[in-house]
Amino acid sequence: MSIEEEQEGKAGEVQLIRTEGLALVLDTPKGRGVFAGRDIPGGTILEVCPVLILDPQENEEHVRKTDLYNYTYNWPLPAAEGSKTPRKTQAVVFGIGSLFNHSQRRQNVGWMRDVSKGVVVYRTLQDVRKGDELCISYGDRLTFVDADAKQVDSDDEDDNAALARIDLV
Ligand SMILES: C[S@@+](CC[C@H](N)C(=O)[O-])C[C@H]1O[C@@H](n2cnc3c(N)ncnc32)[C@H](O)[C@@H]1O
Repeated sequence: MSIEEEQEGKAGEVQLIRTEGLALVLDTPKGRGVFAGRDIPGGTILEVCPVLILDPQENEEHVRKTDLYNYTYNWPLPAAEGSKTPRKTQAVVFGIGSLFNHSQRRQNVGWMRDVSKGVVVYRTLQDVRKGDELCISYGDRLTFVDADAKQVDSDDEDDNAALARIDLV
């Protein structure tokens, strides 16, 4: 049985998967972070995480004012009765889904919402080596200073990148 079939499960059920060999490192420059404790092939499901979908008003009035907001994901809601405009709220993701840090250039984990089942599925985008941090992308509107940014400036800029920047001026 393939992992997709396994994940389907019976009607009214979601199979919860967590791959082995993940570690939570407590003191990275980004706070805690999820690391690979073994080599993990690309395409591996790391975890299927159930979510708690927040009431939009509760989210705006309460959660947005707390640190929990830094852990929530955008979540689509169906249009209200009599309207065609889809709505949005935030969802709390249980499990390691809430602990992946952001990396724009070293993103090695992709995530997919399954709205009908109320889960997010995390999968490696490429082969990952033991000791690598597992990172997703939060997009480009960050609410914190990206700890990778300094490192990118100093060690990742090659001649081509420098030339590209000069062209843009
Ligand atoms: C979903 S939490 C990730 C887990 C978090 N590191 C922890 O210890 O609970 C998101 C928070 O992690 C931190 N973070 C994630 N990616 C980061 C990055 N690239 N640079 C700096 N801080 C980051 C920020 O404080 C952000 O608000």
